[in-house]
Order: sequence, then C-alpha cells, then structure tokens
Amino acid sequence: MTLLDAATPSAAALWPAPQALGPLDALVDVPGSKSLTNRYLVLAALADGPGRLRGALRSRDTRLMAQALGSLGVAVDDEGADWVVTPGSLTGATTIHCGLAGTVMRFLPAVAALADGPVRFDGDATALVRPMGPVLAALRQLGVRVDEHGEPGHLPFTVHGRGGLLGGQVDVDASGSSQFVSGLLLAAARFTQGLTVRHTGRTLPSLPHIEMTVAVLRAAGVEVDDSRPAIWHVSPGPVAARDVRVEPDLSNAAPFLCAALVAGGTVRVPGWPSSTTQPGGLLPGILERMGGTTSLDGDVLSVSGTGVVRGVDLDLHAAGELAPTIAALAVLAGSPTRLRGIAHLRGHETDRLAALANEITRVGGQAEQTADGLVITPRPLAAGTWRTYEDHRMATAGALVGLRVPGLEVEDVATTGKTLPDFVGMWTSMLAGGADTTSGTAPA
Ligand SMILES: O=C(O)C1=C[C@@H](OP(=O)(O)O)[C@@H](O)[C@H](O)C1
Ligand SMILES: C=C(OP(=O)(O)O)C(=O)O
Repeated sequence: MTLLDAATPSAAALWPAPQALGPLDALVDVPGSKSLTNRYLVLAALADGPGRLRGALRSRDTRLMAQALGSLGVAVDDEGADWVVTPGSLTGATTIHCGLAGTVMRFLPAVAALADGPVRFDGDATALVRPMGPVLAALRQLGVRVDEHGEPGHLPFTVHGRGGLLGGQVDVDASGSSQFVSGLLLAAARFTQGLTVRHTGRTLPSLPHIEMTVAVLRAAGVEVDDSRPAIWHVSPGPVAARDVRVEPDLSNAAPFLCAALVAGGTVRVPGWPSSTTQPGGLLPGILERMGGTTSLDGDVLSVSGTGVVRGVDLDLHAAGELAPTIAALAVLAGSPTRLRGIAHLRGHETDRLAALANEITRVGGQAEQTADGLVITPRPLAAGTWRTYEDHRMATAGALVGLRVPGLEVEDVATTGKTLPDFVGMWTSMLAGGADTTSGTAPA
C-alpha cells in the first residue's frame, strides 16, 4: 500500500445493483471504523512516542489523514496489518489535501496551529461547500492567523502555525457538525493551557462522536472534564503513545445488516463491540423497530428479517451518519417513515436530504424534505439511475434499494472508496449466499 494513493476517485460507469433472489445467510467482516482510525492517527501524531494501530481502516479518508500527517512531519508506516505512527516536530510550509473527508478538514486545522509555519488546506470541488467557519473562528479566538482563499468559512484556507498555542477558552457553534468540537479537543492537550470548548448553538448533532473523542483522549491519558452540558475542558499534558485495535465500522455494517430485513434471512457481523461510542451501536434497536430481530452472541451481531420492513418515526440527530441507509430501508417499507433531527446532513458529503429526496423520487418513490429531515412514503419503484453525488453513503443506499428494484443502476459506485473500498465485492459475496464475506482487512 502506498499512502500516496488517495487521489480523487474517478466517476465510474453505472453499476447494475444486484437484486436479492432469496433469503440471505452471510457473515460480513467489516473493516475498521473511519472515525476511530482517524482519531487514533491524530492522537498518535501528537503522542510522546511511536504508536501502533491494528485493524485500521484503509480507505480514501484514512489515507488522506495519514498523508496529511506525513506532510506535517509525522511518519506513518505500513507494517502489513498495522499502521505505525512515529511523531516528530510538526512542520509547516505544506498543503493538506482533505479530499471530501470531514475528519481531515475539521480535525487538522488545530493541529496545524502547532506546526512551525503556514499550512494550506484544500480539498475536492465538492468539499469547498462543506461548513468550516466555526473551526476558523475558534482558531482566531485563540490568536491563530487564518487566511481564507475562497468563500468565507470554507476551504481553501491557510492556518499560520507558530510552533505552539497558548489555548484557554473558545466558544463554537457546533450545530452544523460535531466535528467542530472534536477537532479542537483532539489537539487541546498540546496547548500550553489546555482548552475549554463551549458549544453555543441550539442543537448539537452526533453527540456519540464527541463522546468518542473524549473516550480516545482519556484512553491516551489526557484529562477531560465533560461534566457540564455542552462544555468540555481538556487539561494540558502529554498524549500517551498507544497500541490500539480499531473496532469495525458499525456505520459501514449498516447496509449489510439492513439487507437482511429487505431480502429476509440473516446477516452476521463479527467483532461487534459490547459497548461503543460509534453511533452504529444504535443500529440493533433501530432495526428491531423496523421489523428485524437481532442478537449478540459473543461478539457476533446477527440481524434477521422476513422481507417485511416497518416504517418508523425516528430522531437520528445522534446518528446522522446512518440516515442515508435508514432512508433507503424506509423506501422499501410497508408504511411511511419520518426521519428527524438531521438538518445538518445538508453539510455532509452532499446535501443528503436533497440527494435522497431526488433519487428516491427518480426511481418512483415518494420523499419530501422537511426542515430537519425527510418523510418517506413507500410506493412501487421502477428501474432507473441512482445518482450518488460523490457520496459513499448515497452509493450504498442505492445498492440497498436495488435489492428490490430490477434495473436500478448506481452511478459512480467507486465513491464507496471514501470509507469502504471493497463495497462491491463484499455486497456481491453477501448475496452469493452464505459466503464468508471478508473485507481483506488484516486480522490481529
Ligand atoms: O467525528 C466523526 O468522526 C464524525 C462525526 C459526524 O459528523 P457530523 O457531526 O458532521 O454529522 C459523522 O456524521 C461523521 O461521519 C463522522
Ligand atoms: C458525514 C460523513 O463523513 P465525514 O467524516 O466526511 O463528515 C459520513 O461518513 O457519513
């Protein structure tokens, strides 16, 4: 593997989404979590010695993170199954290419403020509309010079690192993305005074992802006080070098588990954690409500279905990342679904509320956008093209709908490489029935 292999994926030909021809019986081995891999990489880069990631996700988003850290002077070496990270003094005078990765564009500006020179951030054309303003405003509150080169509050911009940061206190409106908070917290132990972050907005999405940030910091010996609502304090101090194993990506498991409800039969995912800060930990409960039965035997999650899917009224503000998959499942349900609490999805890889409403409508379904979500009313569906807007979860949502719709073709399925490069292979094996659908992620 080369870390330099994270170029923009090319738009591929239409992929004829396979139909489910009978009940499933598959074991699907899902690669490591994007969110955990990229947090562990950042913390390893700031740590007091070399660290090791086992079972790290190798995908476009994580390679971009590794590459970005490399350009800041941190060695990220591929040792077969593992990534070994050797921190160094952070060097500026470089450009970080964020691709479309929220974790790279939101987690690294505060790290760049610790570098000894200017760090320019750029990204895919589709990344230039993703909200960045609160991150830049927070850095300026901390005395960091930031030059913006495009639309205010968006990529591209330059963070002028000065080799260190005093820290203190910042207010940030994270109603657009929890990543604004996580990005500040991840670097904060290296600020001279640490950092207190206060969220000022009315809503706060994806709280489990902020809890994940707090958990990985604490596991690295960093003191974090999160006892007050919407306020986090990180004490200054060393970040311990660690040897960590990355949990499977439970959000990437979602389309496979949902397939059991659509096709009937059972899909099993090994390595399911008994407790987790990943929002995908909410999946068993959601899938039960939508007609599935679930059980955790040891570390294997089994989800079984009958082919009959129930619509739901669901607030997904804690797990917006699951929304495209749940929306696709809802299209195939026997009753309407309302998804709430996900206005911030308009700033994801694409405006996901608009994209889902467009594509569901294009194949004959009914979906209306609300102020903070979607209302989906099942209708008979027809063949057509499912467009993906460079959004990996739009592609996997199309695959799920395609299980029931002959002639549905997914545009640019290669966009799944953002977090799950072998999606097509894994999906095909799952449908082949009973095959051990291994992802190719190296075991321990
Ligand atoms: O911190 C993270 O790893 C993530 C936080 C969430 O972002 P938002 O709060 O912007 O939804 C989630 O949707 C994204 O996929 C990953
Ligand atoms: C919102 C997502 O990604 P990002 O980390 O780029 O924000 C996602 O993976 O669903």
